[in-house]
Amino acid sequence: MTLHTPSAPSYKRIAPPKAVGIIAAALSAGQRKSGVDTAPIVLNEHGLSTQLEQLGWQVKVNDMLQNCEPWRPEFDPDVGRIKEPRFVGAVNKALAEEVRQHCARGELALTLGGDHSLAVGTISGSTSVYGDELCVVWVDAHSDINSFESSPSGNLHGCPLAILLDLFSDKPLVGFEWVKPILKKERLVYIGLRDVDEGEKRILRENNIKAFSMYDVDKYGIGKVVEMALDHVNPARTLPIHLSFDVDALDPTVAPSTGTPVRGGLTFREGHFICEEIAATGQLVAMDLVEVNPSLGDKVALEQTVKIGCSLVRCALGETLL
Ligand SMILES: NC(=[NH2+])NCCC[C@H](N)C(=O)O
Ligand SMILES: [Mn+2]
Ligand SMILES: [Mn+2]
Repeated sequence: MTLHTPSAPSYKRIAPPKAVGIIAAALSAGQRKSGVDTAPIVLNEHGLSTQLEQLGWQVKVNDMLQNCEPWRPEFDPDVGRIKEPRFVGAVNKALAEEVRQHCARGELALTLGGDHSLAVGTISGSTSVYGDELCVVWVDAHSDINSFESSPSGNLHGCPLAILLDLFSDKPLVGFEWVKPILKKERLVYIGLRDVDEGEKRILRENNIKAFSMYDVDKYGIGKVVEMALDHVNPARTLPIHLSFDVDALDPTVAPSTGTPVRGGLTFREGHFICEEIAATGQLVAMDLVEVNPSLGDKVALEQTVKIGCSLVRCALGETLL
C-alpha cells in the first residue's frame, strides 16, 4: 500500500516571500462613492509600511496607480447598465502587470484599494505567475459575481469574479478583452457573505461555487469555517493563496467607513482569525485590502476602519498575538 503524498507544487514559487510590494491602487470608478481612492494614502499615513518592516518584511512601495487619471479615456459611455467599463478595464490591465512583476520576483503583492473591481487586475496578475493552482479566498459581505446582465447597480465592483471566471465569455465587456480566465471555480471560496443578489445566488448555485455565509459562521464557528474553506480550495495546504479582503465583510460597528455596509458581519476577532489562519499556511502570495473609504463616517469611524485595515494586513503577513 502506498501512502498518498501530495504531488510537489508545479508553480514557480522560489521561497515564501520575504519582501512585500505594496501597490497603492486608487481606483474608485467601480462604484459611485468618492473617497475610496484615498485609502492607500491614508493607510500608509497610518504607518502600515513601517509596521510591516517591523514584522521583518522588506517593503517596496509601488505608487504607479496612486493616481489613476492617466488611464481615464475621453469617452466612456455605459455599456448596458455597466458604468465606466473602459476606465476600470484600463486601470485593471495596468494593475495586473504591476502585480505580475511583484509576484514574478517572488514578492508578496499587497494591493491597497480602491474599490473591489480592482481584483480583476490583482488576480489576473497573480494567476499569470502561479497559474491555475492559485486559490482565492474572498472575504466579503457580497459575492461580487454579477454578470453585466444581472448587475442591479451597473457598478463593476459587484462583478469582478464573473469577469475572472469567464462566466460570460460569449461577449467580453469592452475594456476587459485582455483578461485571461485562468482562475478555476474550484479554487475560489467565500467567507462572510450576507448580501447576495438573486442573480448571484443563481450563478453561485449553477457553477457549484463554495461559499460560507454568516449563517455558516454562526453555525460552525469561524475556526471550523476557515478550516472547511481551506480544505475546499487547498486540501494539502501546498497551493499559493490570494486573499481578497473586502473590509465590509466586517460588521459595520467594527469597520464603519465603507461604501456598502451590511449589518450582521464578522467580529473584530473573526476577521483577524481568517488572516491568522491563512498566514499559518505559509502560502500567501497576494492580498487585496479594499473598500476602505476614508470619506465616509466621522473621525472615530475613520480611525477605527483604518486601524483595523492595518491590523488585518499585519495578521495576514505573520503578526501573532503571542
Ligand atoms: N465590493 C462591493 N462592496 N460590492 C458591492 C456589490 C453590491 C451589489 N451586489 C452590486 O452588484 O451592485
Ligand atoms: Mn463587499
Ligand atoms: Mn467586495
